Amino acid sequence: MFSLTEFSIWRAMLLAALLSIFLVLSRIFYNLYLNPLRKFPGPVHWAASAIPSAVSLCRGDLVHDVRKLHLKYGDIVRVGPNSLSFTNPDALRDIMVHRPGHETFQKDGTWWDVIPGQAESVVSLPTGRDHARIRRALSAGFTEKTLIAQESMLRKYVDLLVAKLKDIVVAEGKQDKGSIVNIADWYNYTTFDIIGDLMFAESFDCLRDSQYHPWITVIFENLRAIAYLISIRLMYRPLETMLFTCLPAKATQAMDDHYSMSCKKIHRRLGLETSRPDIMASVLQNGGIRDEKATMTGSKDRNPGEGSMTINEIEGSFTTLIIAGSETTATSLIGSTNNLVNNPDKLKKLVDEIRGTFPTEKDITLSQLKDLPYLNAVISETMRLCPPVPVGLAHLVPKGGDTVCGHWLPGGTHVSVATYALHRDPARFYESEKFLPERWLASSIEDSSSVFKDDVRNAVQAFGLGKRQCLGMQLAYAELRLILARMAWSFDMERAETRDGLYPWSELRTYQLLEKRPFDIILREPASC
Ligand code: HEM
Repeated sequence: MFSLTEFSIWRAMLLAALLSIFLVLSRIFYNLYLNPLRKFPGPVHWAASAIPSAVSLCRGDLVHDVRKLHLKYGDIVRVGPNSLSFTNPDALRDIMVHRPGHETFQKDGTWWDVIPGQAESVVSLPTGRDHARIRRALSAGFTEKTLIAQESMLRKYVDLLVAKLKDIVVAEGKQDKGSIVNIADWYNYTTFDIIGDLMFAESFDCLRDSQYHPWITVIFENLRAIAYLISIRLMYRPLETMLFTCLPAKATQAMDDHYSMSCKKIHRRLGLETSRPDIMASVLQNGGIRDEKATMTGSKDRNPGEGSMTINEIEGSFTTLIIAGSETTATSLIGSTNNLVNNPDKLKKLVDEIRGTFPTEKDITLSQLKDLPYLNAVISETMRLCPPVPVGLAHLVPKGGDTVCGHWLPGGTHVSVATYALHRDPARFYESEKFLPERWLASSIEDSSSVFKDDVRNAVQAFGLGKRQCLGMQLAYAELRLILARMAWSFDMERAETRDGLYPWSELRTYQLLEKRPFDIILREPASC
């Protein structure tokens, strides 16, 4: 027999369950039939709730799913109750570049807000005075002049990469057959070592030890963990703090470990007396470290120490930059090598250009690489087909509403340009799935009868645009040019017929960034070396 109290509890629980079901159903009804975004095309279940996009992100499929939706529904797709995805290049300017008379579209906190327990960074801060101050503090680390000063450091790591790979090729003694090398690892070692040196004055020594630093494994876990966090935010932001504690322990541990290891290195670097031209030096010379309270107390007090950063901001920004500055460049290197070994005619053109320009390896300099047409075309085509940040960079329509591609949208609408889908859009690029560096050559651009005449090249913006454009773009280009040129000069490369010799880009999992897997290629020393 139920007592009266038990009966009341059951009744209250039943009522709560019915109420929840009613609220969820009425939300779905609103999303489908009353929401101002209802006129935009897209799958019904994606419009009804954020769960499909959150699940797709957790599975690492979001980029590919959104592309399929654009191919089916066109340039604008409703990918969530309050979210639109665009593949019209005009949306790039409307969303990411400041339009006179319009308010700034802020980055969408669902994707970019700081991870609980960590500090704000150059990537997470909203566009405004604090963000501009931090950008200024960091920017001296990325100027043309600094890059020239950093060239010898970059060369040191690329020399080591080439030497290590040559050791493998020679040690295996299979000059005819060549040696099979997992080049994905080697590219990752190189870009992590470089970023370690540039940020902390200490390499991770991956190249030296021919293996990943344990921290890097943590970083890979961290990427997936961030995707889970974003999924929670996509579904129901108010539950973020509560659900964050329910994430698998491995995931939250990865975030904590990455942050605390990074902070330790930051403080070690801050304690060094050195005149090296690295990113920390840029911060220290641009006003030094700012009193924590200067940012914490209201906007009136924010001017003192203009151009400097607080310790918290340094910790937040440098922690983010380890990933932003290494994973991305490694992805581009894998993408270009993958495309080259699968298109031997293009690889030959690159090799001919590099070996024809530089009599010896030592002659290869950044200033000359900048002007090599085919090398730069290979890099541009890689940025198009394999953008290292393939997800749409989500922003919010400002309060009061605004237009995107001529459509008026209510304030708070989540809007993004689907980078991967736009870059491969058959309506915007000739043979959009094919690796054709020729589309970037001056001869194709100037020739009005070229098959590439209708290509919308300025739709390729792998580094973003406007006030948030990638700060490390020139550094990334320098690394890419130097590493690709040295690989083409030093080795004959070929596709490996192994399981990991295939690297189907359209099947790779993507969270905010691409999840890498092993990638085998065959390396041989060229006959003339
Ligand atoms: C191929 C390599 C790279 C690609 C494709 C890339 C791409 C991007 C993209 C798409 C953004 C976001 C832009 C936005 O929010 O609108 C970004 C931001 C950023 N990247 Fe890169 N990146 C690369 C390499 C690097 C490197 C090597 C560094 C530095 C070591 C770096 C530092 C940054 C910073 C500091 C930001 C934040 C800018 C801001 O919000 O003001 N990136 N990058």
